Amino acid sequence: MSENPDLTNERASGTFETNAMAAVIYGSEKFAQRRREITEAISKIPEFQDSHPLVFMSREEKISEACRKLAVLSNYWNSLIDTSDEEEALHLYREVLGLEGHPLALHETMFIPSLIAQASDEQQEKWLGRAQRREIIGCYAQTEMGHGTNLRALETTATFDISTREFILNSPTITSLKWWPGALGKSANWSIVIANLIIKEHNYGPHPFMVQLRDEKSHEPLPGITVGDIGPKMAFNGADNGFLGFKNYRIPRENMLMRHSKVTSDGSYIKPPHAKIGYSSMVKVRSRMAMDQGLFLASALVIAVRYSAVRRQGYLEDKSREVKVLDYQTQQHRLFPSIARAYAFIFCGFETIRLYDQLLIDVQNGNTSGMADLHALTSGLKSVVTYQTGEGIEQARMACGGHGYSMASYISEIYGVAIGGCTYEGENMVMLLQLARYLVKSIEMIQNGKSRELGPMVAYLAENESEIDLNLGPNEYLKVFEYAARNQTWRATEKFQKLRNSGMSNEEAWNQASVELTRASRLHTRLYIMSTFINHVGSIVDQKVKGVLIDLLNVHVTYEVMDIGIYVQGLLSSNQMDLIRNQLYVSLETIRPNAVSLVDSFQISDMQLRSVLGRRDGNVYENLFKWAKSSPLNKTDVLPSVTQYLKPMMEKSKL
Ligand SMILES: CCCCCCCCCC/C=C\CCCCCC(=O)SCCNC(=O)CCNC(=O)[C@H](O)C(C)(C)COP(=O)(O)OP(=O)(O)OC[C@H]1O[C@@H](n2cnc3c(N)ncnc32)[C@H](O)[C@@H]1OP(=O)(O)O
Ligand SMILES: Cc1cc2nc3c(=O)[nH]c(=O)nc-3n(C[C@H](O)[C@H](O)[C@H](O)COP(=O)(O)OP(=O)(O)OC[C@H]3O[C@@H](n4cnc5c(N)ncnc54)[C@H](O)[C@@H]3O)c2cc1C
Repeated sequence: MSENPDLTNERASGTFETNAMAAVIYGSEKFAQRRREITEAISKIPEFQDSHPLVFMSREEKISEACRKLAVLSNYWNSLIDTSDEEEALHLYREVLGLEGHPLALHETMFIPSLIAQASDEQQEKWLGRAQRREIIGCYAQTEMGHGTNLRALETTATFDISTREFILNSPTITSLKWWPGALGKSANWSIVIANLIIKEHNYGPHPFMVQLRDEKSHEPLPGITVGDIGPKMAFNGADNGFLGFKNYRIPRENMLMRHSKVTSDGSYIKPPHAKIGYSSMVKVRSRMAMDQGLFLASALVIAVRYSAVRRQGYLEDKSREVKVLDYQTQQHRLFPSIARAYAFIFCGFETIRLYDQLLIDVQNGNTSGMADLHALTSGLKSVVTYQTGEGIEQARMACGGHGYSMASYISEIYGVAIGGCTYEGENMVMLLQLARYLVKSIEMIQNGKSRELGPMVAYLAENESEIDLNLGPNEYLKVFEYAARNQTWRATEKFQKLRNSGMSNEEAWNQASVELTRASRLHTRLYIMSTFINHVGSIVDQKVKGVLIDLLNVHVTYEVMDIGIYVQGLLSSNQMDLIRNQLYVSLETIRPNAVSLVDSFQISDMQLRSVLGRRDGNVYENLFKWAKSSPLNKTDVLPSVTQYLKPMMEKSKL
């Protein structure tokens, strides 16, 4: 069937090449090209197609479908991608497995990275190759039923038995059961388990251990292990998040991951070079989250923007033809700032992935000095991007009206998966407070006359306000944001200090200042996102692409400043606020002809989108009807439940 002419016209009005834009989004022409090649190759392999729409499947069917595809994938793996390229691998996973989770998701995202970062060379020799070849399937078991955030209160124990040189793992209480780890329930046969290291009754706190859970031949749980699935979730139902308990389960001493901390055979403990080095797998995932969330947001926007360009409802001036809903200013205001955020998140994502890779090298070389900075940055970023992504996806759903609420849009699934990120890898408020610790320390350095020692990301906290001339462009908006973040950080810190100086304990003063502190963290992070966006656009060579991204940046800076209006009242007059508001409306109009091309540029395939509304060809209505007819409820005209309950009820009522 040919493309919907409304979309053809939209594409014709674009002022740039979507391939050129994709090269900017994905960091290089080479990778953008590789993505297209992988997508093209996959589309030719029929076994990769869903056997029927995932949204009509039960959990058991979804998991089985994911396993089926993984088995097929293992036959093609080496021919489809450069297996040493993580981004290619991720693209392949996204295309084939989608976003609902699968048995290898945690194997790839946490199990292998933990082995790389935490296992000694000998341990890597033993397990890393096996994991990379997928001879074993691993997961990352840290969270317990009773504790996820406060890692110091985890209850699982690994007690060193000097006589046998083994660790004995135990789950002493119900609340100590590991609870949530992805792929733990039914798929993984090995796990990195985080347990308290106990030697001669001294608790050295949480450490990582490599633990076999199931027999490698029968896949039956090993004696001493209780393991299973935790049940259905809001989303991610293609994944078997699990529970795990230990009863006097023994593992060799060599199974404690000993790249950094060590236990010798006589039970001596060797400290790591940094107390939090064992948390690196979490930092790794957090450093990926801006990118992943940017892509979730992008997916919802591809659907909403394409659909808005084919959905006609109501009239503007021309009463002879209904208007595309994308032409309403309210629709543009609902969608375009989120397009800008999706671009900004992806740009930040590339930056934090690069920073993590560098940190990994530094730490392997004994330099841990960058850990605190990256922890602070990724803590704030994961919190802000997950929250704003959730907001943006929900707006995209509403922008699709009634059909947005149907699973045919697939937006609800994207939403459910994306907002999981507000919780996993550290609950958002908790992570904002981690960043706040860093910001408060920075203010204390300024107060102690050590401004020169501040890192580049917080140097603005020591600066004075300057005059703002909004006509000068994005960098002036950055100054507005700096003002807001600086003011809020100082205010929150001073509140905390005042409470503490009044005699309150440090903890209680912190608690009573914590809402204000989280606000400071959000503003600081949004400033970082904006400045990364500005720097990125500044470096683009293709002038057509650059021109459109400057337009998109204008949407971003004006929208973001309007959104934090309350924090800039002392800086901007009401006339200046009006000016910004009007600039935003003008920016929405400017970007309108490029809206479809901007979302096309994400190059997210129909196979991955799984959305009837977001189809690239825009043929929504006929496919919506086809999709509804394929609902299992429509297999028969009269359901057994009608025959069994409703008919007798109606007949009884007639009497
Ligand atoms: C390649 C192909 C891949 C294919 C896959 C594709 C599919 C992808 C789909 C994947 C989908 C989903 C994945 C889902 C994964 C989810 C996995 C998880 O959720 S794992 C569990 C995560 N859990 C957490 O994040 C727990 C959160 N809690 C914490 O991180 C910590 O407890 C805490 C930071 C809140 C506090 O730690 P605590 O030990 O109590 O700290 P203290 O108070 O003692 O000290 C604070 C001090 O330490 C510094 N700190 C803390 N963390 C770090 C760190 N990581 N690095 C450096 N420094 C750290 C902190 O800044 C403080 O410093 P001060 O100087 O004292 O201020
Ligand atoms: C989809 C998904 C996948 C997951 N995958 C894994 C996995 O593979 N492996 C794994 O180990 N775990 C996994 N988890 C668990 C996840 O990491 C934890 O749920 C998460 O870290 C939050 O911890 P919690 O559940 O203990 O929340 P809680 O800490 O109980 O949070 C409840 C509330 O208390 C607040 N709160 C808690 N502490 C503080 C504080 N100090 N200050 C202020 N407020 C506070 C929080 O902000 C929140 O509002 C997964 C979770 C989900 C949802």
